[in-house]
Amino acid sequence: MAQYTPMIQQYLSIKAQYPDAFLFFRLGDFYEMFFSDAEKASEELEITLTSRDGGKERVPMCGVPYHSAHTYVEKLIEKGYKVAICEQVENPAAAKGVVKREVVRVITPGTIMEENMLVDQENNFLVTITGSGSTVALAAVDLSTGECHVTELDGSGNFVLDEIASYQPKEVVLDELLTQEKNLIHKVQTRIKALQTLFTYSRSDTETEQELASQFPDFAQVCTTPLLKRVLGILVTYLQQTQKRSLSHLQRLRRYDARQYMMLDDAAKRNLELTVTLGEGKKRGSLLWLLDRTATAMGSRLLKRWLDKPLLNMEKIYERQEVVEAFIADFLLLDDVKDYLKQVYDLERLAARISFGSANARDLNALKRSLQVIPRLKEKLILTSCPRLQQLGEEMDACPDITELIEQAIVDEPPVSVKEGGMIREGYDQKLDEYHSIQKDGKTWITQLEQRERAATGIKSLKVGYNRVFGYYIEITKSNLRLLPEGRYQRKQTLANAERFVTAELKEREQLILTAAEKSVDLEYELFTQVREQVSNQVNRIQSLAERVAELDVLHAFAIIARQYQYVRPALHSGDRIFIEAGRHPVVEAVSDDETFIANDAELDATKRQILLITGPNMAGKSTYMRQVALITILSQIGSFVPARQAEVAIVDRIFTRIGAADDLIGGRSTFMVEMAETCHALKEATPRSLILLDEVGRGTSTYDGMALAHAIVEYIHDHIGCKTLFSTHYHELTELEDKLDRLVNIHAHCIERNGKVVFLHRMMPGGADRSYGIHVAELAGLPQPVIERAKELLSELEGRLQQAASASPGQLSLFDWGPPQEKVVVKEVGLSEEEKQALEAIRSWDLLNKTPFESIQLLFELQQKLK
Ligand SMILES: Nc1ncnc2c1ncn2[C@@H]1O[C@H](COP(=O)(O)OP(=O)(O)OP(=O)(O)O)[C@@H](O)[C@H]1O
Repeated sequence: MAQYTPMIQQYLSIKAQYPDAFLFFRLGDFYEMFFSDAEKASEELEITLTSRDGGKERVPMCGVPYHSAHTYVEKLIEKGYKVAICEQVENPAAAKGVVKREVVRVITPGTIMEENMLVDQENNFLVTITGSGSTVALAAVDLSTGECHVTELDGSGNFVLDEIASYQPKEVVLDELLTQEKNLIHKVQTRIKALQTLFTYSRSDTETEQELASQFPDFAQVCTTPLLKRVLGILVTYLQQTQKRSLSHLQRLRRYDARQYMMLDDAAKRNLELTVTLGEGKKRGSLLWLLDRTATAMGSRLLKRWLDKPLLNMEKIYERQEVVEAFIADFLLLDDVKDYLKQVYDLERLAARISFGSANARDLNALKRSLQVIPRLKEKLILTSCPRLQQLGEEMDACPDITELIEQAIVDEPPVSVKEGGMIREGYDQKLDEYHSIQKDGKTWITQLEQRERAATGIKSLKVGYNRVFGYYIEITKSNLRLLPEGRYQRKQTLANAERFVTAELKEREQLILTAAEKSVDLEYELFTQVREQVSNQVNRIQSLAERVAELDVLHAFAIIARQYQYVRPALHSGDRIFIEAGRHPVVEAVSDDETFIANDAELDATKRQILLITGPNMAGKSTYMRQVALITILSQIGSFVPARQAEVAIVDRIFTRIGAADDLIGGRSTFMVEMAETCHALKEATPRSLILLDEVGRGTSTYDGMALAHAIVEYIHDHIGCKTLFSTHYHELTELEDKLDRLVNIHAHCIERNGKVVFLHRMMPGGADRSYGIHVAELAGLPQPVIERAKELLSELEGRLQQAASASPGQLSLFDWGPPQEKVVVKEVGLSEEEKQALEAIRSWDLLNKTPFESIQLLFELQQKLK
């Protein structure tokens, strides 16, 4: 039976090792793909699918040229695929007929290093997870910066998902052992939108420990549990298998203890628009966008991480505030530091490229220029009176040895390519200088030769030139050919108007010059890689300098914002009171052109003002107010100053939100389902030290369901959780709750009516709002007049009916006397379909006594969906 050709057999055996990657199989000047890879690639990359003779049969094939392969790889990576690059590793062994090939690197979305594939200054995290029972360990790495974190988390609830999501990973690697944790795997697969790989990890504990100890100096102190070791082992093994090159810049290992940070789940980050806006998902308009006045790339990345993880530790927050205050107090210091920071390049990415061996001479110069700034920056910081600034200054290592080495070795303006010479400074290496002088002398000799030949022949237009094919030549125009002496000139090339010649003397000199040029290029490359290697051995010093610069940069940015918008230093404490005097929403304030933002106070505590029930018409500023309280809390806990006249902030451990109508179109959940899921999450996970924002919960369903839900939720938070809560509602009837619940206080967004039109004052006042101005807002929004008129008619009709009902049966109107009917509900089972009977069974099996009202309604809703 016919077999595949040896080349196709080789392809198949390599492909079998990389089943989940596109195999780019190098054949001459092309990377070829075969079989299903070829079919899929031709679709994804819109390239022609052909076939080739594979021996046994014709096999589908498509290819991309070697020189433009990177653009195709980029496209595939962007779409979330992996690409295995398979190269020829030896010269063709003609006798055997098969060239040896092997995979030299697997490029995956989470492990890319190439500048052009990375999104600007953003982190490019790869996350690995493992776990057993209720504990899950997570390791995250950004290979382009060498940043590596590990953490161990409570596997119940959504903590793990929130933690994974907080990295916005490009790729997630799941330990195969986790397949037993079906629920978790399912959640990760449905919620985390990143390439996911199940990984089989087979190293023994001892092997893992040895491997990791040699990779990370702090390994033993950081990874103290078997799960942490395993998760890091998986990470490093996966990187080794994909990169197949040095991971020497991966030395910084941090352990995150989730309990040290405020927990902000996905919904809270999204609803508060911390890093992107709700509507368009853009950075512009988010809190990050406002705060990001950082001057360096690593500062910008760190700011994002700080926003993701506000602190709980007051001392650390205090330390950051001290720095911000020192900057605000000293305008000159603020300015000087800004000037220095602006001159510092992305040290983290430079360090990574240097140790990966992909840095060029320009990168080394960028490093040198950054390091040259550090001594002056250090001096400034050490001279301040702020202890943390002094410490940062003292800890900054300007790496003078590295600066000196690069200064001595690399010229000021080297070329991009490292293979064409022109990088190494004169005086750095004697041999190289010799080659250069031969080349230089050669050039002088050529000029002299030109003059000599002109004199000897009397041809003034005679010139000596050079091209790659013939080397040096003497060019003489056709009209002057008759003046040439016999024999000495050897013809080389004929042009339209001239002839080109060489002489024995010229050939001999050419040999000398070209050999020196070739040798000098090789030697330069060798010298350059030696310098790069030496710098690469010091990469951990560059990385720790980068960390300090990043911290300084973020705190400096906080000071810039605080000065620009007159923020104040909040007083943090471990009590339970949040008091904000004349607080503002940082982003809304910054984007309003006419400086008309109306400041509002906020006061919450555990004894009298635990829940603020906020009423008021649409557009009156309720959501803005709620968000501003949460944002001021977050700003306080990341160490920033806050937009207020004065602020006292109790440390908050978690923030939960339910704001706005965020339909989960992709996940296929309705507004109401999203609303319920987010509220449910808050009710389950909040502690007495949390802050909950609920904006018009119940809006997604019918009026009475919605109101009942809202009521039940407020009551539950009041009686069972006890955490500070801002609850906005358009059910004015809920204001009656103030009489029933001791720690609930009504406030309202004040509006006035002028000439039949509503005027929003955006001012929060005590007490409940007396009526909804919804119809007026609709009018403002441009609804047709007949619709508005009809709505007004209906409204007054409704109001009339309610009044009638109230007088007819006093005391029975309150909408809060809802609840389960006293008499048992008898369900007629006759005539029910099989499905309906099953549903009834399901309802009977629910343990409703141990569920929150909200969970019960969610169950009903799910059941209703199933029955549809
Ligand atoms: N304190 C304020 N000062 C100035 N403008 C404000 C203030 N608060 C809110 N606004 C502006 O008023 C508009 C409506 O605000 P917001 O969305 O908070 O109202 P809302 O009461 O929550 O409305 P809805 O019930 O329709 O969601 C926004 O465009 C916002 O920019």
